[in-house]
Amino acid sequence: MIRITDFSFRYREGAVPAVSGANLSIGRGEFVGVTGAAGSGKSTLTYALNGIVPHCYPGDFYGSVEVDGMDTCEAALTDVSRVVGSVCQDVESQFVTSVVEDEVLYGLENFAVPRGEIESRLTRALADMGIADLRERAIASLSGGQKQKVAIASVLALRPQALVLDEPTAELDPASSQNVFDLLARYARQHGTAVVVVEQKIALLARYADTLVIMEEGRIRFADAPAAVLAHDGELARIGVSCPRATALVNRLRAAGVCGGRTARTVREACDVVKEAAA
Ligand SMILES: Nc1ncnc2c1ncn2[C@@H]1O[C@H](COP(=O)(O)OP(=O)(O)OP(=O)(O)O)[C@@H](O)[C@H]1O
Repeated sequence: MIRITDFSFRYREGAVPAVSGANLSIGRGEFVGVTGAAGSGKSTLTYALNGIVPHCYPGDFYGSVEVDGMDTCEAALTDVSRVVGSVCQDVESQFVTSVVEDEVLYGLENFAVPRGEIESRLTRALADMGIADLRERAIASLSGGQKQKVAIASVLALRPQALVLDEPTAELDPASSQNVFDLLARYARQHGTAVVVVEQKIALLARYADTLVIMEEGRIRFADAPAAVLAHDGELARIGVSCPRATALVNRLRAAGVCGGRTARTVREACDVVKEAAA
């Protein structure tokens, strides 16, 4: 579905490449979390997926990035945006209307979706994000989590093959963050859409992502199942990525020979590992 091959990019004003030698394959329905220290190249990697790099930021682009067979560097940005939906970090800046249903309709009309499909797509996208009841609400009256879901629904109504989100929970409390991830993970599974999320909250990524990508100084340092990546907590700490506390605790117990080989991604998994060790 998504194939990143030997991708490197240096911004025109950049002294060094923002991303170097990245290789990654993402399947349909796969939920991928990308994290890493500030400036490690997370956003640049996602910009290559939605074509912002190199179409909006010129620079030296090497390798290739393909989504659903489309080369995002070669194709026109409008064609890429039909295949890759994007939700930026500041959703307020993404809104172009003031009412929820108008916001979803705006994208559908802009993409010239046939009239007969518009109502069903609108209803479905709102239902998929659990906000059918907000249809007639003014966007300004919504909470941060609700606004985030409106922004995501507006993009999902366009039925992209892949969805890219930059820190969708940055402004949200823990319960709303978890709710947004729940909805995204379910959507990816049900619709076969590849979902790529840049996120600082590693505990959320560990719980929901199929694949966890760790960036270090422009390079993909790890790309594997969360448990496999989190087993390297010492290396992660060195590159500025903190493991969830439950993971760090179990890794320490394992290093001390107290429990066996399994890595815990969540508090519940940590409890299971400790119970097994005590049994
Ligand atoms: N428009 C630009 N022009 C020049 N250099 C840039 C530009 N945008 C980003 N960079 C540089 O590219 C590198 C990677 O930046 P990028 O934003 O991709 O990293 P990031 O991991 O997403 O960072 P953050 O977590 O701070 O958003 C950084 O060194 C950054 O300074």
